[in-house]
Amino acid sequence: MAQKSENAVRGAVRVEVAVGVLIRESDGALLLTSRPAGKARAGWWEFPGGKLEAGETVEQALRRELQEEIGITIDHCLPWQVTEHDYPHAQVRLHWCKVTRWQGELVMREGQEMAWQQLPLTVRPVLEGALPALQWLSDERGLVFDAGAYAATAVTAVDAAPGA
Ligand SMILES: Nc1nc2c([nH]c(=O)n2[C@H]2C[C@H](O)[C@@H](COP(=O)(O)OP(=O)(O)OP(=O)(O)O)O2)c(=O)[nH]1
Repeated sequence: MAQKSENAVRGAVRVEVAVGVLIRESDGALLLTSRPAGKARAGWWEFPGGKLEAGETVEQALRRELQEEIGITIDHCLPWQVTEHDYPHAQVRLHWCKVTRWQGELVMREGQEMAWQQLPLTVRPVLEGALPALQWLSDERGLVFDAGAYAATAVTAVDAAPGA
């Protein structure tokens, strides 16, 4: 509750975000992408997705974001979990969806990098807000999860970037 009132004082609005956990059918690999230049935490790794626009459902937003950012069209997403995370740049509510079927070839349209990854991931650092999903995926697969392995060694100035 303390956090809630502090946000209210600061006038912060929680940002609704649709996030897709793309799971490759052949081997269960997960798609991670790096955050493009110009966004807060540029270069950090995340699951693809983005903010809901007015009037959109989570599935609509995810379909639009994945078309815009990585060039694929999803058939369907399976709603999974909802989490919240507070960054210096934004307070987000993440609507997690699993996606196992899509059409089209992956094309990184915002200059991101992509990596199909098994657990534990080899890419890092990973956004703190994505760590719960890695925990659940590890639990599902009977693997040990170590959040500390994904941390940045230092906080960088991109935290202060606008428009996150
Ligand atoms: N896509 C994605 N966003 C995440 C994850 N974890 C996490 O904390 N976030 C946060 C980071 C950002 O504050 C927010 C997503 O906002 P964004 O700036 O990437 O959204 P967007 O693509 O719609 O950006 P824009 O149109 O405003 O440029 O959610 C994750 O795994 N994937």
